[in-house]
Amino acid sequence: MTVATKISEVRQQVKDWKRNGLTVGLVPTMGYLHEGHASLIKTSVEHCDKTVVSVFLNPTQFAPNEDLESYPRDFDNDKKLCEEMGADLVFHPEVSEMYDEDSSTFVEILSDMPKQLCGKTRPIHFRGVCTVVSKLFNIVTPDKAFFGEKDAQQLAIIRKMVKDMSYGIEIIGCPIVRESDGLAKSSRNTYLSDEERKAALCLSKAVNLGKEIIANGEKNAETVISKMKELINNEPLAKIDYVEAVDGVTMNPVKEIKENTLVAMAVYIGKTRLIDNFSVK
Ligand SMILES: Nc1ncnc2c1ncn2[C@@H]1O[C@H](COP(=O)(O)OP(=O)(O)OP(=O)(O)O)[C@@H](O)[C@H]1O
Ligand SMILES: CC(C)(CO)[C@@H](O)C(=O)[O-]
Ligand code: BAL
Repeated sequence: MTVATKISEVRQQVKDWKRNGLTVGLVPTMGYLHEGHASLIKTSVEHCDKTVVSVFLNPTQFAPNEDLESYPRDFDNDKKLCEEMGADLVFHPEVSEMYDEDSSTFVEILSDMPKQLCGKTRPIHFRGVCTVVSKLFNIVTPDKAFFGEKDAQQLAIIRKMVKDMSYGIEIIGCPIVRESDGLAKSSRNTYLSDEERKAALCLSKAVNLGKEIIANGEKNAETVISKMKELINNEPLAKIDYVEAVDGVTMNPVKEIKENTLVAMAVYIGKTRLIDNFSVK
């Protein structure tokens, strides 16, 4: 496995692979890798001849009040996990390699899509995500790219960007990987104290409750959401950012639960903001 820090190294490697007719998969990450990331890498290794993992803590998707500075980092462990999962290349650039000082071009979806759900409290977030993912697509030119369903709005936005911008890249969504007690794996779980870690279970419990109510035939989105909110509000350390039912493609709010409805939430546990969701099958 090779570690590249320069865009030119990645381009040269990918050129060599493509000359030999090999397909390339890309797994974009912000590092501090866990089993959620491992499942994306494994899926890429299964689908593609060569797998590139990018480890880049992208500053343009963080607002000044967010956790860019404190975001956990452990590149030695990231390298180890990538190697174990069978990745071929890890791209770990400096910020200055990805963004020139005078860099001023952004990729932004102008519909309401990035303004819904997480966009309400993170208004510049998806502009930063689209910009960096677009750059990674231009650098790696993958055949397929792999994203987790945990970040469901991000996945929908990337699909839309790929369609709108005619990127010939197949986007593959990978299921949420959870801890044995149900908590969705996330690099930000490391911020939680023991007490908060227990409290954080209210997210996956709300997911399970929502699924159960819908399986029992409830079609009214407001009814489902209010029961999920009630469960979360029973946890003293939890503060709801949002719990919403939206169309799984457009991210617009829906009143009636149907196939492909996404039920998504963001909840603060103490100072840590966690997300979780499920899609209606
Ligand atoms: N538990 C998980 N299951 C499946 N995919 C995941 C999981 N956690 C992260 N991913 C995916 O891994 C990719 C990189 O995510 P990222 O590096 O932000 O990790 P994270 O653990 O989600 O971090 P954060 O704590 O910032 O949310 C994204 O496509 C994300 O959806
Ligand atoms: C896709 C991504 C790597 C872009 O920085 C990030 O938003 C993430 O980790 O989900
Ligand atoms: N996984 C989403 C990246 C972020 O929260 O910035």
